[in-house]
Amino acid sequence: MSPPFAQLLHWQRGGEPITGSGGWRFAFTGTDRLRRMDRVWQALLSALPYSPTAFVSAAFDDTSALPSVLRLPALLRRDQVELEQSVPSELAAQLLAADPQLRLGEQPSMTAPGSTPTRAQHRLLVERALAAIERDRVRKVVVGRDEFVPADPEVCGRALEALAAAYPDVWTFAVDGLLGATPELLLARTGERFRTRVLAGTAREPGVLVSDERRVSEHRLAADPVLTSLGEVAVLDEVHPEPHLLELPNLWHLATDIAGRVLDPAVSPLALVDRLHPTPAVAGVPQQPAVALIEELEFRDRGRYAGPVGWLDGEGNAEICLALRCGQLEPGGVRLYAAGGIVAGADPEWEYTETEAKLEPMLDALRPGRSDS
Ligand SMILES: C=C(O[C@@H]1C=C(C(=O)O)C=C[C@H]1O)C(=O)O
Repeated sequence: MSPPFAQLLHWQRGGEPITGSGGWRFAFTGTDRLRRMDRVWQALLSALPYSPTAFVSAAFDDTSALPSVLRLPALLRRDQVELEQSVPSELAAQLLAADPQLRLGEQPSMTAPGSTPTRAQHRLLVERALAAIERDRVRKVVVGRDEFVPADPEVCGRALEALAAAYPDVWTFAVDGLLGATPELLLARTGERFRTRVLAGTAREPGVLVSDERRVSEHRLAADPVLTSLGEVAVLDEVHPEPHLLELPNLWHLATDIAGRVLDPAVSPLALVDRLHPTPAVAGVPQQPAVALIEELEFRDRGRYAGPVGWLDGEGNAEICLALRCGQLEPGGVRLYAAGGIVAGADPEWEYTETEAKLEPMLDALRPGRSDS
């Protein structure tokens, strides 16, 4: 029998997916959730007699009421090989004793409290973001909205297949009921080498992007802090000074690719993720005031939307993206999220249409044929 959709683990870019089911769920909340997750992961790596693969999905915000999860599936399928993974109960007990806040095994609570903004309310939210920029509180802030789509778990299963087929060049995922197809890579790590991609600047047409000074400078605002932060712990390959255009089936983005080698190989993938998150592409600049403004302006806890999502293995490899173009399974349906970066001069009406475009892949996958009606 297949596992309930909410527990399914799935990661795919083109080709064969990595999938998992059952097993252990370590749940974390709070400011140091990624560091504590890394401690648990390192403890598992040193104690387990095999090289495990785990899935991660972390909350966007330090204050999120919804948990971040590290999932070690009992049944893992990767590279067409099926593996059984287990955690001895004494080891699980030791991990729990070492971190009194750690929760084990609980199905995460799925419903983020808050209300869903209308088009007019979203417009107001963007205007308030612009007012905060005007007062120099932030230079850029990424604000968004949610939309609820009724759907049953069977529809979600088919949606996952539809996303993987329609978006083979991006990362299709399902981790503990968060499902989507994201184009934004936060960290791919193979040994000492890593890669990341910053996306910021969005349009339906490529021409609009390259010629728009505002969007290009918004992109630099997002890419520069990532370069600085990684430059402190890594030797970076040369980065092209101009962003390139990334074409998705329904949108174009400005993109900067960054690659390098960590100076200290002991710096773990989750430590790098913790260093980068939340990036200016999903939070803003400067980081802390932007996050505070998001908490103030948005209508709902983001939960794991715009948080890191991906997998890690015992060889030190990882592929972790930002959970965008996705939705959270809730009772009776899926709550979709989308946001956009606001800088001075942004047009509130366009910002709403940008969120509509970003919601499109999930809406199409959950309601096939919706555009024909
Ligand atoms: C926040 C989202 O997308 C991010 C914001 C972008 C922008 O502001 O142009 C572009 C890509 C992503 O980094 C989202 O898809 O919800």
